Amino acid sequence: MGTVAIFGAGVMGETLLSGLVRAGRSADDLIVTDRRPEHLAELRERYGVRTMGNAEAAAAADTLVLVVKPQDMGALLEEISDHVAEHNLVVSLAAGITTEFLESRLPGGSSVVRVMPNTPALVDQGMAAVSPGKHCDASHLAEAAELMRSCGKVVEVAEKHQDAVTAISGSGPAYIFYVVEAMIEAGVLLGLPRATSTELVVQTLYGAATMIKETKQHPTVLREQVTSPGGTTAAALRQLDDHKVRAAFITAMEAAAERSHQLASGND
Ligand SMILES: NC(=O)C1=CN([C@@H]2O[C@H](COP(=O)(O)OP(=O)(O)OC[C@H]3O[C@@H](n4cnc5c(N)ncnc54)[C@H](O)[C@@H]3O)[C@@H](O)[C@H]2O)C=CC1
Ligand SMILES: O=C(O)[C@@H]1CCC=N1
Repeated sequence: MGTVAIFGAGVMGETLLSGLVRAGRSADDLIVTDRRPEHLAELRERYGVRTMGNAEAAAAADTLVLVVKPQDMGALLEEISDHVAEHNLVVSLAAGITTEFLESRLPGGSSVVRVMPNTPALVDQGMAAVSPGKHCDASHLAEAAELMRSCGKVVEVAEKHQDAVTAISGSGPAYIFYVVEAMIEAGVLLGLPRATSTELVVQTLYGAATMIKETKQHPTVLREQVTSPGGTTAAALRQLDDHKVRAAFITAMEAAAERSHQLASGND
């Protein structure tokens, strides 16, 4: 994989950077760029990586990982395009940005992979989906997958599914945190100390996620096991159904996928 340059060290860029360092990649092989010089100074201090300007980083790297906001991607590509060579692999982690968008702004024949990661990569539990561009061969795709495997799981999907992936696993951690917040507040409302409520909710989430993963039972079966006839769970689930929470989740994810699709056309 040679030298990897990460362009844009915000939440997701730094998450990937920390994953690569934890996975044992030498800091000598890592370059980081960002618009905020003070943040680059922190990253040099924290990880021992090299930092430089975008054009210089593009010229020095073998693999270029683009982690700026979709709205900033056009400007970044303009800065680096002249420095991208045939042997380079360009990996984009940006929501909505298509391989076609990237290829049309990079030198002809550039190898591009589109990736949708998520923030649990920070604790090596990431979920990333990769899709090859039109000049990519199997080794390019394998290289992008290896990059993301340093901090979690990787699946390959057809690019037409990337808006759906973005809506489900890309944004997904936020929906779960939202549910967790609501459950903690409910515990507090019912009189539990906040710390106790938080511990109950977090362990319940962890336990439920582990059950889904390890028992391989359908979530419906697992939910039915909790729901005693005439009991407490049935009373709660009836409220969730009455408030159309399942439908709200579905329309929320439709909205996220639609937004991902809009970002492809550079909409702010
Ligand atoms: N935060 C998340 O959970 C996820 C984010 N993504 C994608 O990752 C990308 C970055 O998102 P975040 O990290 O959340 O945003 P962020 O705002 O935290 O980070 C973006 C970084 O890019 C830097 N930047 C902007 N223009 C630049 C340029 N021309 N050259 C170098 N650096 C530049 C900014 O200074 C900032 O540090 C987005 O495209 C987003 O769609 C994908 C999946 C999950
Ligand atoms: O909210 C966003 O646009 C980014 C992409 C997926 C998660 N965060």
